[in-house]
Amino acid sequence: MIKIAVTGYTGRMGSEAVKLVLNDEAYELVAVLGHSAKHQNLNEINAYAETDVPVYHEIETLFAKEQFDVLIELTTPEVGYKHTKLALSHRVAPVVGTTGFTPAQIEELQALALANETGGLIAPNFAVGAVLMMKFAQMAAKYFPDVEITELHHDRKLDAPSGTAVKTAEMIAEVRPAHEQGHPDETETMPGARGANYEGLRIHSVRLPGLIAHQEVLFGASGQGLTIRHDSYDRASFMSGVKLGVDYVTVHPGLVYGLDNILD
Ligand SMILES: NC(=O)C1=CN([C@@H]2O[C@H](COP(=O)(O)OP(=O)(O)OC[C@H]3O[C@@H](n4cnc5c(N)ncnc54)[C@H](OP(=O)(O)O)[C@@H]3O)[C@@H](O)[C@H]2O)C=CC1
Ligand SMILES: O=C(O)C1=N[C@H](C(=O)O)C[C@H](O)C1
Repeated sequence: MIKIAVTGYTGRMGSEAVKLVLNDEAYELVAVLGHSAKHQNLNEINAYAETDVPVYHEIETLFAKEQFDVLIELTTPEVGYKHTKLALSHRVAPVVGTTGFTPAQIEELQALALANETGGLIAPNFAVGAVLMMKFAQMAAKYFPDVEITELHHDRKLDAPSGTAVKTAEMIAEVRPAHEQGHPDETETMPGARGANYEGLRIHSVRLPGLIAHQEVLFGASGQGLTIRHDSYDRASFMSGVKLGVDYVTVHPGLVYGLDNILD
């Protein structure tokens, strides 16, 4: 039995993660962490779940009072970083979906995991299809070095570009020599028109109500183009990746960045 705590349990992702844990016989939901005091028990958000799992509002109290193996972290960049650090220092393996960590923060957390001989996963996207999109994009970039990313999300999202877009750009940069794209003399007559610049690769962020999580990686070459697209229509699409992560971190020490590293 893997003992699990979930942060951000009232959120769009956290509430799905709670359902995953409650419905898996190999898992025990030990506690959840909320933010505002607006929700006092799990039954309010999971009416079907007759459970008396304790709700904490302070992460320090959660670690002081409960023993568990895995922390599923789904909050906001700043808070998520603090929670992940605390988990590792308590030798609890974090499975982090929260996006917006800086490369320096990820490196620091990886060093902490090694020092504490603890497992962990930071996965900017838990959807297996999104991981395939990233891998296919990396394969294509070897032959099509001119590429732009358009990520499209719901308008409640806090970070831009998305963690998925950043990870895709990082994976592409492993095979694509850094270079600026577009006309050398191009100018933006409106700031931001050409998007964010990652080693010359441009990333465009769309935020609209009605969207969930979508990304297109567009490649262009003389006389041809290639588009690789992934769509999450429902947050259930992320849960098989969360499960893979939980099962992985409990038996593998070291903090892994990217679900691609643990898929066959
Ligand atoms: N890796 C992946 O596959 C995916 C990752 N994400 C990422 O997951 C994160 C959460 O996304 P989403 O569920 O849509 O966001 P929501 O806004 O729906 O949920 C955020 C949760 O964090 C809680 N929270 C906010 N501030 C604090 C705080 N100071 N202390 C403790 N808890 C806090 C909120 O509590 P309250 O309701 O009380 O304010 C809420 O439960 C984001 O970083 C997002 O980018 C999202 C989808 C997929
Ligand atoms: O905030 C979201 O919704 C999502 N966030 C992740 C990201 O930033 O890439 C994963 C997915 O795209 C949904």
